Amino acid sequence: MHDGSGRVVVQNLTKTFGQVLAVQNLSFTVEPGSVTGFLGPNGAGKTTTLRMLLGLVTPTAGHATINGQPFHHLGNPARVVGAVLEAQSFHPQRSARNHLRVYAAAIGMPDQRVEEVLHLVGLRDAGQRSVGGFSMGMRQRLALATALLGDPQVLVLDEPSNGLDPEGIVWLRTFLQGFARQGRTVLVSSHLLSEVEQTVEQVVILSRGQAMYYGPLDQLRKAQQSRVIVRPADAPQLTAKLEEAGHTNIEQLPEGVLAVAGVEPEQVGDLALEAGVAIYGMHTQQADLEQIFFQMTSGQFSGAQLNPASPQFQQQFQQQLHQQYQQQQMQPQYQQQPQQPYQQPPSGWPQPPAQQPEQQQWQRPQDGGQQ
Ligand SMILES: Nc1ncnc2c1ncn2[C@@H]1O[C@H](COP(=O)(O)OP(=O)(O)OP(=O)(O)O)[C@@H](O)[C@H]1O
Repeated sequence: MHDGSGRVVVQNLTKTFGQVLAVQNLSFTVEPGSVTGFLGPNGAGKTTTLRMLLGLVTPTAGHATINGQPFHHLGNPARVVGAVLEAQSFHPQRSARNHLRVYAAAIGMPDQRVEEVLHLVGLRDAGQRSVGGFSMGMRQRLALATALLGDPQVLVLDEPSNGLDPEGIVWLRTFLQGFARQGRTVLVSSHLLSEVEQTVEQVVILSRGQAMYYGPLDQLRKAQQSRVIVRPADAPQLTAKLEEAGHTNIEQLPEGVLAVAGVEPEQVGDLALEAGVAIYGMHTQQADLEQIFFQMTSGQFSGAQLNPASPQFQQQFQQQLHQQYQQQQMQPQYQQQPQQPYQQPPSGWPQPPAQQPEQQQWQRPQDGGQQ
């Protein structure tokens, strides 16, 4: 029997499809009581991992358990875990209520539970309507209602925000947080951190089948950092003045530009004035959470799991900022008027990595894919 803990454990999970290494030695634990985001760009291996967790795909190596048991050993799994993996197909002529009644009967739940879940997902008034006329968002709600029929302890949702309007997204967020606050477990995948940023407390960030980060979202937030980019008339003189004032985290950028970390722009301005050094331009360069996410999932860290507080992460992060600055310098828009004081370089951070060629070509088989 399962241990009733509500814990989801993924241990050394690996899945290959022919030559494609979809998931590589992946390990993480999802605890009850909070919403965990399972994040990664398209093709990172999220769906494959969730399908292995739910017993739909056989792992090449490793294992995944819910309540201490593999999915197949859960007894009546719908009473333990509710899952929505992709936009589900519903019989178009059947009403939402009848659809739910069929599933409720299959897992031994009374019709009363159907009314409860219709209410929970906000579909009570639409219960009599044929599903064929449902919007994408209503179908998502119905899929969620189906997953909730067994009053499960664990919810696993693959990209549940797809098709939801902004109001639906806020509703889903409130629902999932409330569900987790009851001491239940929620694992929700997304390829956009911004989409789930306000919903999740823990994150597992996946890139090319490997965990890049696994822990509290707050810890990632703390890794946000800014630095002052300044273009002085005399870089060595300003550097000396800054160092004298204890600001030693200074990087020399091309064309006499300095990047100074751990300092406010006002301090740089005051010190420049004291040193008698003219300033031709200054701005603050800041990384937000989404940029950190893009950086982690761009594949450049060759799969190492990095702690944002670690020196390697910080070092690579600084390199990224440096490269970004150089790219900005090369944009004609900025080069045309480089001497104007306080001109902001064009904003624009590294964009999400382009899809890998094999991901663009590959179409998920409807049925009978290589498993
Ligand atoms: N049945 C399959 N047969 C062959 N390759 C597969 C199969 N399922 C997944 N893959 C490959 O495994 C890799 C991971 O795919 P997966 O669908 O798990 O990623 P994902 O993170 O869920 O992406 P998305 O956000 O696009 O759904 C991809 O390279 C994909 O092409």
